[in-house]
Amino acid sequence: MILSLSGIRKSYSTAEGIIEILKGVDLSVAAGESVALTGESGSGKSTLLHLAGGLDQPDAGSIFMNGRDLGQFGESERARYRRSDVGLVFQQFNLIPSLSVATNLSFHAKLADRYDAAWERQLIEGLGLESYLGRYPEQLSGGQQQRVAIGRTLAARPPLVLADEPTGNLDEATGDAVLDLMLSLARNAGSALLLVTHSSRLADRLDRKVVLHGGRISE
Ligand SMILES: Nc1ncnc2c1ncn2[C@@H]1O[C@H](COP(=O)(O)OP(=O)(O)OP(=O)(O)O)[C@@H](O)[C@H]1O
Repeated sequence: MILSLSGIRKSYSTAEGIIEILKGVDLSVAAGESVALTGESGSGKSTLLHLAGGLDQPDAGSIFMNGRDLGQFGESERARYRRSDVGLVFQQFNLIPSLSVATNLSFHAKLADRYDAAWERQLIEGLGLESYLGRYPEQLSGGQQQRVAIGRTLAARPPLVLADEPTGNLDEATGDAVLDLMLSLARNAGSALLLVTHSSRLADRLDRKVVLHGGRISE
């Protein structure tokens, strides 16, 4: 298994007191496998993705990535993990404003030493970004920025892609193209994909669908 979560618990303290969101989540994803994570709003899907991405830590339970225990990582290992093992496609695009679309696209791939010009070209075409390469992020619409952010993550061919509603701002055809590219990465580079979606149409295209309900995962 490339990603194994077991017994994950996570609570938040709010004005109303402590709320327990994850109550013992077990979930494993194999290399090359694509898994749809579904569940009602507020069930904790984004929380789970943040934990798997090393952006936050669980109150209890363990997260293993490629046999390594994230709980044992120090700050620099955690930063390296976020930079090269995992690709995050979240709602905040985090494009670098001072860099052109073309430079943003290749940035992570070069940083991770996994730049592949042919794959980048395929992403640019698949995401319809040919005419925007010389622009800067602020000169793009929300959906265009989202496509660049997706391209940048996939260009780096991370072993694990974590995507939170990656097609949220996109029209259906573009959303389908995004999923095609993610599935092609899974097939060709063996990347694992854990994707949060409310769309059963998208979920049906993945290998497996799991539901987060009552703080636990059911198949
Ligand atoms: N930092 C935080 N502090 C307090 N509560 C939080 C925090 N982050 C999330 N929550 C709460 O935890 C719960 C789970 O949130 P999360 O964003 O993980 O849900 P989700 O399943 O991704 O929802 P959606 O489908 O609406 O995006 C929600 O009730 C939310 O209000």
